[in-house]
Amino acid sequence: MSERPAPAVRMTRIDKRFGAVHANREVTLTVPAGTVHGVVGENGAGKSTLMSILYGFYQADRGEIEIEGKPVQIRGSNDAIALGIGMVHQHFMLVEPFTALDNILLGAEPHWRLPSARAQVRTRLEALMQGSGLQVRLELPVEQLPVGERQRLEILKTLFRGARILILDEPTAVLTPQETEQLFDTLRALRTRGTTVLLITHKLKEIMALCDAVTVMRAGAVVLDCAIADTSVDALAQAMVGRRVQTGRVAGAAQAADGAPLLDARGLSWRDAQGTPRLADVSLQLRAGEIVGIAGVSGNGQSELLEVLSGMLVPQAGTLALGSQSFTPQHWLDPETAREAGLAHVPEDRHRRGLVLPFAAWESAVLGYQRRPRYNRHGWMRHAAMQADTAQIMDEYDVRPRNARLGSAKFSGGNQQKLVLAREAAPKPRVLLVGQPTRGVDIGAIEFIHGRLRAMAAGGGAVLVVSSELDEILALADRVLVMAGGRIVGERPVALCDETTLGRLMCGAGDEAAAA
Ligand SMILES: Nc1ncnc2c1ncn2[C@@H]1O[C@H](COP(=O)(O)OP(=O)(O)OP(=O)(O)O)[C@@H](O)[C@H]1O
Repeated sequence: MSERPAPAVRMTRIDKRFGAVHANREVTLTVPAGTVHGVVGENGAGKSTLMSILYGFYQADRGEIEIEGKPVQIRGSNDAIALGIGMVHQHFMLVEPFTALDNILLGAEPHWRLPSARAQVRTRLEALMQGSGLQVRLELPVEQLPVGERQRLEILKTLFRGARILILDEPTAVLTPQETEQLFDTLRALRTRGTTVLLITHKLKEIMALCDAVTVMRAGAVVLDCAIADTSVDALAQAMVGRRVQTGRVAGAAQAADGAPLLDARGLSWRDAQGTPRLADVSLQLRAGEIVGIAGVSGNGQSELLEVLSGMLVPQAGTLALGSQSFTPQHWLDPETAREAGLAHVPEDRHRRGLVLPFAAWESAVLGYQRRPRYNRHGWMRHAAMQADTAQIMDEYDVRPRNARLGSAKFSGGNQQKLVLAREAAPKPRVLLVGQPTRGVDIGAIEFIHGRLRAMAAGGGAVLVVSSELDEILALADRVLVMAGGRIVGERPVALCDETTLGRLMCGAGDEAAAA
């Protein structure tokens, strides 16, 4: 009788604490070689911690790890790489001004960095790209590569270093639907060649489409471990959150857009420093009581639109009316004026724009509001009031752990998102602009955040949501605008939208319904 091959990864009774937080509780995980294994769980459930232990970034307090049948000690990423483990983090670890090729060579064995070895390296990389579908333009600086290509570069880098076990932490959070499909094809090709993939994601449909098996974590512990054939999206959601979760649109008619206009933008145009038009003649109205969704492949002007409307960028042309105030490019609003006029903004990049990572949570939680009389008396900051309010919004928005003094960087991604949303939504603005409201957020928290946005509209506010997730737009919006090439190329009530039509518009196909 032939022996069963050893699993690629076996983690046994892994335990890890960060101070009072018990991030991993006796976690056991077995992943057969040549399979794709999903790891899911609520924000803060301990998924990234577990994978960081496997990659040597953290040391477990207790527990054992076996790689391909051999007990190992992984004391750092060099140990992990030597064992054939590669990791692609949620936030890429690339040096942006360097070329893709130099990024691959950075930190690689010295002989690969010799000028004479470059040609050899290129030949090896070409072969790897061919075999895996990971096409990357090696001579371009990383800052010129779109997000999907940067991610391919990160994967290519791990394969170049001999990774047989690949850990991907929320790889599709920043990808367009097309890029996601491409990534999945690559992962399937790698699996066929014997690579083992560990995939952390909040998108349960992706788990069902790609994985062979899945482990569900809750509060640091494993609550379910099963083959994909034996589960469903609903069963996974329930295991993650411990209750049934509403995943689609909440029943009820979309709001008719007949409230008073709260925001009226006309003919907005903005060119970047190189003179490239990023927004071209964009007009839109937000009425009291409605949620307007902007669909589009990212990079088509959606981010610039949010930044212009929130006063972070000044357009070269156009006007904006916000309640009774009007703005022109000569006198554009700034973020502080915007807040005073009742407009709040949840930026899409929580690390660069939403939080100051080295700040404590309570400092991040008052950013932009620190000059309010409640927080500032005669120039003295009132830390006690700031901390008390932060504790309250953390409670209300279920930000975990409830520790206002913890550094902003030490919260899990989804909890950071809830903190930024809480800060902007708590003062009850009349207009809320939200970029990627639930990026990296778990399914229970998505339900909660969507509920908050709906309540805001139902209370007479207006919400503008930019999301690269069509599911999210269709679940939330009353009216949908589609952006392509810096313009609004289509508009319709959500009842007349489906993924195919929106997808066509997003790719720049004309709006047949509007033309008819
Ligand atoms: N360096 C750290 N210091 C203190 N606490 C930490 C640290 N890293 C993680 N934690 C805490 O450990 C817990 C697990 O976090 P982890 O990042 O593993 O969760 P996750 O399941 O990956 O969440 P998400 O889906 O939001 O990314 C959280 O409560 C988090 O705040």
